[in-house]
Amino acid sequence: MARKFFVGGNWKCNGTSEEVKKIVSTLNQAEVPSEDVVEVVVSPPFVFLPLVKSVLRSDFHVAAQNCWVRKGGAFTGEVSAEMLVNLSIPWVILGHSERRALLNESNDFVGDKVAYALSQGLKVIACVGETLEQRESGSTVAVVAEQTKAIAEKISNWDNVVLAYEPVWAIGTGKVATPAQAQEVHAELRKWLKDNVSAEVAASTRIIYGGSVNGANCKELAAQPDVDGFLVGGASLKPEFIDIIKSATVKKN
Ligand SMILES: O=C(CO)COP(=O)(O)O
Repeated sequence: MARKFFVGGNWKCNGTSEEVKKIVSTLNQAEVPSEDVVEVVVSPPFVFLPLVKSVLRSDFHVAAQNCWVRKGGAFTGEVSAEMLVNLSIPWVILGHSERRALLNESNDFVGDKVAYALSQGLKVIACVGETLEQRESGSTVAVVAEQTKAIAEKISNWDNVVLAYEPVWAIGTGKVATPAQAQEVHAELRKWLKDNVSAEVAASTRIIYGGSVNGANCKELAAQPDVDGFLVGGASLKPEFIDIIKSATVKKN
């Protein structure tokens, strides 16, 4: 199965309703490759999800940035997978390194979240990635494999999963992974899926790169054979997000 290029915009904890409307208006006017070529998903903060969903062009989709690990109930401050489904929010980002690091989300907890979200019918962008210290000590592949394993152990169907490789040292730092660095880890992740899940899942699962992607560096990254798209932070709030979406056409050449 061909892997359709995927571009996600993670807006993180940014924006006012005015700014959100402006970003959406820019996206709505953009000429981008068709849905057959690229799948575009933007992820505003929870409170703006209904607004964005109601005004966003219909060929782009929305994602939440998190959801609760199990069925909703007495969990103050949380948003459940059921609520996202109820509002027809199709996607959720889980396991982002900011949540792993700042909110102590463990590999196990992320695995449980991914499994529960999928069980409710959500599609999941599951994030993995090593810190600078881990990279420098040579444990990058072991770290991302362990993070992926914690997810793989709890799910039986990868159809609705996009795996995002986001090296922590590249997030928000302007220090993008080189195309070779990204390709190397993406290939290792695909091999891990082949050896530990199945050849079919390895061939069909999209592995996207995140960490200081911008309009200038996206094409070279997109040209790597195992880079199936991007999860974009800072640049997804700017018009250059459109250039990143357009980098999908690199795969067609
Ligand atoms: O964390 C990211 C996307 O989830 C990447 O953030 P930046 O693109 O701002 O580095």
